[in-house]
Amino acid sequence: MNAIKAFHDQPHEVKSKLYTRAHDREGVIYTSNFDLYRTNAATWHDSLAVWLSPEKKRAEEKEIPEVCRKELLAWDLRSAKVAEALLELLSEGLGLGAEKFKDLGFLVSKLIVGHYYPYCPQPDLTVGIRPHTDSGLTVLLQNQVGGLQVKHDDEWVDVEPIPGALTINIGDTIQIMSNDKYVSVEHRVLAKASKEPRISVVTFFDLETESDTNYYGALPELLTPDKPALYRKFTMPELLEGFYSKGLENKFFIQKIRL
Ligand SMILES: O=C(O)CCC(=O)C(=O)O
Ligand SMILES: [Fe+2]
Repeated sequence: MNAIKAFHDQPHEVKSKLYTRAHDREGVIYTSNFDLYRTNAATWHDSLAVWLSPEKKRAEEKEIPEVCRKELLAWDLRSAKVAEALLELLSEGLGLGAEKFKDLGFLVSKLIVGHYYPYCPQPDLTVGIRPHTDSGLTVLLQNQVGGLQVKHDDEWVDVEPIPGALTINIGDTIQIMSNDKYVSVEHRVLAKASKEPRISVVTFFDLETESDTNYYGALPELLTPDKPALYRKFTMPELLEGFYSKGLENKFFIQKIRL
């Protein structure tokens, strides 16, 4: 988190060289409000995003900003171990053996995002990040400032920062494949008038994102005449299309493909 903060603390001219809002995101990207012009309101954070997988999108080591290179690569290995263990447990939890989610490709895409939520003079007029659900499996680390909330029983609940603790988000694809056995978590980050910036380091593990012939859906092993599929099949480009056309929006995709 210190290394990510050090990146964001650099002068604008240094960071702006990496700035883009392009959709075909590869390598290293510095961005703010990737969905500006498509959502109703701008939100209050900047992000450094680094692709680590698949190989085609992976940032070359020398492209990763030096202020956080070593730390980011170390975090990649650590967070991937956590994700692998969790995917095994999630598979076993469905009675499908430990390898199922990994075999389906949940470790194929890997993106680390270092968010920076600066001091906000009027936090009641915006949010840090809009309510949304993630796509695959997310491993998240946050500093002490706070502001992350999850929706529980229709109420927003604070995810209190605990030093050294990781927050894990289940995303929409896991909800769909598990046919609602697992439920993706709606979350948001409030803007804060704290002088200290909020930092979070988020690793997104996901299915391949490019193929429009790979169809995913509720896993057949989980379906019975009493429990038919709750979702139609989908491709990842279809999921991402919604994400890029509408911006972050609550459970948008889940609702769209629900039968
Ligand atoms: O900064 C956070 O804690 C949450 C970030 C987030 O939800 C995301 O990047 O998808
Ligand atoms: Fe998220």
